[in-house]
Amino acid sequence: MTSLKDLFPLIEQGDIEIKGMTADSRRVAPGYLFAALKGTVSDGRDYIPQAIEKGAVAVLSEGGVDVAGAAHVIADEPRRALALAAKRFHAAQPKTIAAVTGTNGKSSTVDFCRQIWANAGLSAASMGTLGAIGPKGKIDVGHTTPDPVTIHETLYELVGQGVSHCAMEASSHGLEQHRLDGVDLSAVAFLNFTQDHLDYHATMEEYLDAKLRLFRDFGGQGMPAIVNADSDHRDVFEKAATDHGLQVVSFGWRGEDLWIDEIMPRATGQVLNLFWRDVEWKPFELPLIGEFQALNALAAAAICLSLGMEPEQVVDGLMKLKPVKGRLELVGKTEAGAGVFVDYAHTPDGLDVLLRAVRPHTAGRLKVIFGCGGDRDAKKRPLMGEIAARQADDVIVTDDNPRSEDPDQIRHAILEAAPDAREIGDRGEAIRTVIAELQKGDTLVIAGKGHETGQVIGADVIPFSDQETALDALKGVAG
Ligand SMILES: CC(=O)N[C@H]1[C@@H](OP(=O)(O)OP(=O)(O)OC[C@H]2O[C@@H](n3ccc(=O)[nH]c3=O)[C@H](O)[C@@H]2O)O[C@H](CO)[C@@H](O)[C@@H]1O[C@H](C)C(=O)N[C@@H](C)C(=O)N[C@H](CCC(=O)O)C(=O)O
Ligand SMILES: Nc1ncnc2c1ncn2[C@@H]1O[C@H](COP(=O)(O)OP(=O)(O)OP(=O)(O)O)[C@@H](O)[C@H]1O
Ligand SMILES: N[C@H](CCC[C@H](N)C(=O)O)C(=O)O
Ligand SMILES: [Mg+2]
Repeated sequence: MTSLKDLFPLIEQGDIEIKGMTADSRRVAPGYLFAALKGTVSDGRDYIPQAIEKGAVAVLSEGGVDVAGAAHVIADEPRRALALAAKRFHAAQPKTIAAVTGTNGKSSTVDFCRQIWANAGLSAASMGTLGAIGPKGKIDVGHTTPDPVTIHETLYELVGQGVSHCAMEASSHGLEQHRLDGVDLSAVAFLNFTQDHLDYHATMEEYLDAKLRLFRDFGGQGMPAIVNADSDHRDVFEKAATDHGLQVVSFGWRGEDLWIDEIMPRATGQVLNLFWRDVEWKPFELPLIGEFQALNALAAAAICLSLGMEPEQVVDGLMKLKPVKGRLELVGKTEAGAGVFVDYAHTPDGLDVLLRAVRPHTAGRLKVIFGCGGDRDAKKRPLMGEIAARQADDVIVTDDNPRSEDPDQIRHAILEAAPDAREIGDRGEAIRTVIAELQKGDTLVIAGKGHETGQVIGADVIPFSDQETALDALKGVAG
């Protein structure tokens, strides 16, 4: 049995059994602790009566409210207190956990870590946008960095599956909202910092500050802090690491630990010539195209190496990496050989590196279909339009999860910066139209939805997959 006092050791009385916990009154069950948190839309304290009616026996809040009919724990930082309570409630975590932050490349990097560990015979998992993937398959977690109760429930379950190594994504929302505060980390990693999420963070400085929390607030003395040495923000992350006693491990073209001497692109991969701490590795082929994918693979390699894996095992894992769902995924080719890729680029930098990665593999015209999500950073829309217009030969602006916004307005914000682009709002129609037009040597990139299986319009989620739509269209073209 877990008592309230087990969860909050500093309280004086708390001999009440706690059967579960949640920050959502709608999910309260009898015997639960309800965390009443102030949010961006509403104030959880308004839902205390409903939570108690549904059987909550204890409430956690920042105070300022009367609670009748349940114990009341008041904390200065209730989100952090909830994370620590969730950790104590689901009291097991994989021994080795690495957390990865950055605007782009987190899902890919944590997936590559899992693959490298598993290839070396370790029981490994990854957690993030693609769910928690462990030895027994996928557990849905809802968010890139889920709420702390889900995090600890999931880590506990992974331990039950025998997982010893886990790599997880640390989103800026997750860091800011203390979702990760109960996780015992063995390594932290920073990939890159470019524009996104200005709907949530007031300024780029605040966005950066949220990401820096990973290097400021989680470290133990000497913990490896993996840094992309090619990022413009290398210095600020390295300073945060050294200020807090972490040991910087840098990678990339300018890396001081794992550095790239040369990358030689091939048709379906790239040959890497790397050094790890002054020792040159035999060149080997990474079976993925695009320099950004090589950098994510290097980040994963640096994480595994700094946690003690032998270079031979890391190279073996890199040589066998499988593509990550919806990340530069080659869905198929037309009869004439024009390739169709699905990718998750949904930021200006993501779209830029994506189009630059595909260009050398395109003898003809490079075509891109993309849109921007509603209720998300509106400032990135014209930036993405401008990048697409500059990097692609044919731009088709379509819808990508308009959510509560008017899809026409989202498209027009993109089109203002891409005046020659075509506008085809219906995403399925856009994909079918462009696939039917593909000529020998062309490449089509469908960006922004990656692994997603729905189009969010208003409050509805309409089943939709870029991959399935493209495959159907390719069949039509071939037939
Ligand atoms: C902006 C944001 O991050 N919001 C998250 C946050 O909500 P919030 O605290 O602001 O919630 P709120 O709606 O104001 O409500 C306040 C509190 O009242 C509670 N409530 C509300 C209604 C009710 O009837 N009863 C009740 O108890 C809510 O559960 C909440 O605890 O905490 C909630 C519970 O953990 C999350 O579900 C919610 O995610 C929303 C749905 C979301 O879309 N988040 C996205 C943007 C997000 O987190 N993305 C990041 C980054 C993605 C990336 O990698 O790019 C991620 O890590 O996934
Ligand atoms: N290292 C990188 N630098 C720039 N862009 C990248 C990099 N890695 C991936 N991308 C782009 O970002 C897209 C998303 O990649 P991934 O899902 O790995 O990132 P993420 O950080 O997990 O994204 P999210 O914030 O949605 O969780 C890719 O499909 C690609 O277009
Ligand atoms: N994790 C990102 C995913 C964006 C993907 C894109 N399809 C969209 O809906 O904007 C976000 O929530 O900002
Ligand atoms: Mg992700």
